[in-house]
Amino acid sequence: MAREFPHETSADYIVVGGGSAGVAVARRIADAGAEVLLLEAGGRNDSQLVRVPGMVGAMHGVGVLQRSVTWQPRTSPQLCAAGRRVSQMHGRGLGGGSAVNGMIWSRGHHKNYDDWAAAGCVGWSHADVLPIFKSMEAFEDGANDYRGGSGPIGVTRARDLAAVTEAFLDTLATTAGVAHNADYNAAEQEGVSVAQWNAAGGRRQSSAEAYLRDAPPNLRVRTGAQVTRILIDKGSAVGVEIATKRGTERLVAHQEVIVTAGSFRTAQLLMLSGIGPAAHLAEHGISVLGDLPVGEGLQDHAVVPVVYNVTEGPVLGPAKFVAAMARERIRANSTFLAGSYMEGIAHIRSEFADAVPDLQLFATPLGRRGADATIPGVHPDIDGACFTVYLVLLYPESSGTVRLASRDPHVAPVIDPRYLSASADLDVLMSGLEIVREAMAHPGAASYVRAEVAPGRAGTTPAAVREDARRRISSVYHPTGTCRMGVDERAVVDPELKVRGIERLRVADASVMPSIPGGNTNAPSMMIGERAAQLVLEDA
Ligand SMILES: Cc1cc2nc3c(=O)[nH]c(=O)nc-3n(C[C@H](O)[C@H](O)[C@H](O)COP(=O)(O)OP(=O)(O)OC[C@H]3O[C@@H](n4cnc5c(N)ncnc54)[C@H](O)[C@@H]3O)c2cc1C
Repeated sequence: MAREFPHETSADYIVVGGGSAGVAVARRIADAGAEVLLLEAGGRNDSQLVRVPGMVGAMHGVGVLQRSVTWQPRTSPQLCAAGRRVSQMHGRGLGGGSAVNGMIWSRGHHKNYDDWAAAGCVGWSHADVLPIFKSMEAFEDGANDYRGGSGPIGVTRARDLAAVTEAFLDTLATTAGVAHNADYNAAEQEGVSVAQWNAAGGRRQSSAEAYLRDAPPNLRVRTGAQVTRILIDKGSAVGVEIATKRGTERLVAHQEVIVTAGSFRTAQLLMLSGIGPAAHLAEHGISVLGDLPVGEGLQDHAVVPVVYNVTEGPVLGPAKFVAAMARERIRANSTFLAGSYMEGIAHIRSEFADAVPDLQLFATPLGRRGADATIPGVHPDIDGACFTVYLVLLYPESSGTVRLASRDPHVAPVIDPRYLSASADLDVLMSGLEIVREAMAHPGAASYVRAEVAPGRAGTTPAAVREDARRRISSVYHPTGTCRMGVDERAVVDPELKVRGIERLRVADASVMPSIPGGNTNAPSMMIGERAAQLVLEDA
């Protein structure tokens, strides 16, 4: 792991936020010889909680553990989701989201990147980003036209799937009329597949694990350093202000400031620094240095879990967990602690889809009895072995905003994804629910089912099922698009990731995505970090 430099006050490049993208961009610039200072508000994240993949269950099942590694904001009341305030937790500490996420390794659909390029983002087509994705990974099958075999991030497939997961994948292939797909990150995304994880050798392959392990000494890391403002002089970024336990400091960037604080915090930080919608900044008494639509265009993937009580499967009490932990210490990769709990994955088309799958399903044989059915994987009627299909809407028409709640950088921004505000989104999810129910009713899977828990009794009529979805919908934590890349007047950054109208300032994280990818967002965020480093070095 890169060493800590608690007194470092300047560098050629300052990278703000040590998450999925930030660590990648910092490492690649440092590899080229420049002095890089990586600032992270959270901690070093080098505990077993983060590093052992299967601890993800404990991390998100025990509030105090979850709070130790995540920021915990909620959305504003979601008018089309029963007025609820939905969790928008995101990673805090080195690795960011990649240190706390479900480790599903997914690039999205090729078309997503071709759409970015078609919208004017030269250099971001699938053909452009494919070599980057390949260079990032060491896939268990080795290299081929689509996959990398020797990159820093180990990628493996789930193994020893639960019988009910296998049965569901088989019946889904039959009833939905899709093929078994050995690699959804290769030529074709559509089909039913075994999930791929960025977990290998008994270690979560977070960006920190992958890129900071053997970092050169010119990459300096300061954790516990929250950037409160970007310092801008005469239209040019010259450094940042940070808050640490010791107080406030000003740090100098000789070349550039690169902001990688994630879709919520990057938007917040830009606005606190005077870059954002002029009228909104004025409401908070912030002088406007760049009138740009920062915080608009927030898109996220909403999820409705479909939950079953089943006849068999793992029920992981504390004793089993501790025993597995002990075995894991002796032989990495030997138990369920070596990987994520999401085993099966499917990319399918609803009745409304055109060229590409518009639904993603994750299948897991784990769930937890608990009062709050709005937390994915939790339901009061879970009883013993259970099986959950997470039904994810890949291309939401609904989009929302991130706004300042206060000019105090320690107050979370107001997050309003406006889930289900476009009624077409619920139509797609309902179509997906029918597909899941049909697969689970097929004899191959039905023999495992004791009862449908959710929607279950809440969903006996179509209207009731829609209402149940509004009451349970939550997030798979894929916020994107709040500092959108583009070439139009509404873009915040240009295709070189430079903030329009401000010199020496780039944004390079999930916030720049011109549209949300049809997959999970960790690998695309890391790719953006890698691409950002290429762009920075081309300019150096
Ligand atoms: C619970 C959860 C499960 C998920 N599951 C998956 C999955 O299975 N597969 C997948 O592909 N994606 C998943 N995701 C999404 C994925 O992890 C994110 O899309 C990705 O990590 C975003 O990367 P980023 O670089 O944009 O931001 P982040 O990784 O969030 O990094 C931002 C970093 O900046 C730091 N920071 C913020 N503000 C400041 C500041 N002012 N000063 C200094 N530092 C700051 C943060 O602490 C954080 O470390 C999940 C996310 C979560 C939260």
